[in-house]
Amino acid sequence: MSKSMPVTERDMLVIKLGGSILYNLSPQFFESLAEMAKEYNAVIVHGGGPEITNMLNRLGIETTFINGQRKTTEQVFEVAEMILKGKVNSYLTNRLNQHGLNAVGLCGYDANLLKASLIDEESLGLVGEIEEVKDDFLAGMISAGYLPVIAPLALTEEGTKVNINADLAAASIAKATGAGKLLYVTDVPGILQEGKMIPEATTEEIHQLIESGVISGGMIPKVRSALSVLSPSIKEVMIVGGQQAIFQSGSIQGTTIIDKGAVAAT
Ligand SMILES: Nc1ncnc2c1ncn2[C@@H]1O[C@H](COP(=O)(O)OP(=O)(O)O)[C@@H](O)[C@H]1O
Ligand SMILES: CC(=O)N[C@@H](CCC(=O)OP(=O)(O)O)C(=O)O
Repeated sequence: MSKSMPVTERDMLVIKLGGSILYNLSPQFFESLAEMAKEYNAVIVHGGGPEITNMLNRLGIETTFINGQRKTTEQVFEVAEMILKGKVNSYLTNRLNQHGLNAVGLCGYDANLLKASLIDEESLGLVGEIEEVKDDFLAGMISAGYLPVIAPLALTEEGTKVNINADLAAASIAKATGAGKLLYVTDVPGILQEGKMIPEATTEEIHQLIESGVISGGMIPKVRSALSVLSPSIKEVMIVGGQQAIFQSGSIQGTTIIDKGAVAAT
């Protein structure tokens, strides 16, 4: 076990755990996360989309997606809140704490952490995009030794509760907290081409991989939000796998998406 680096000297890291992997995260993943938490100030944002769909199906409630966003009626919101805040967030917090991570479960309403605006109520219903993150609250929790674990639910200025796509929530939180890195943890070890993991891809290469159909389905919104967040401050977004150790010999394992322009500008 390596020694911890002082909190004030660590880089900020936002980790998004996808619904595809939440219930299949391996013990090696948690152990490597605990190692990584000694070198970075981490914040976790989680999804839970498949679990929400599952419960909606069980209840006989129709669910549709428009450009990767779930159309969220009041009835759908009720289920999304129950699954994200009630089930997934508490499951994950408990598992993280079993590995000594000092996790605290939160959603965007807690301490007014995430302020959002409705994207398009007519077509999407109660779906928001994040406008403001109370980053000083997160910084306070981290410096007190806690690992914030955030469900992607937020409040509008008027106090309406909204559902947020977790990939986009993680990107907004990474921007607001000045994170140097953003990790998307999913059910594949990285971006795959002909069955092999690509260790690094530039923004141009990502566009080509989408055009050629190598990147498809759920990977598209993930790499799109990766591209939208790359900047001189967030130089790396990584796609990593939750079935394995993601931190080995001091480096993070997976596909790194880099913006050559942003790196050169610093
Ligand atoms: N080139 C690719 N490399 C890896 N995964 C890909 C690729 N293209 C499409 N995918 C799909 O993307 C999925 C991950 O996205 P998604 O299921 O939305 O994850 P999450 O729930 O973790 O956000 C993978 O399981 C895989 O089926
Ligand atoms: C607006 C919207 O689409 N919200 C998502 C929130 C959960 C999520 O994003 O989960 P994954 O990361 O597992 O896909 C949803 O309702 O499914």
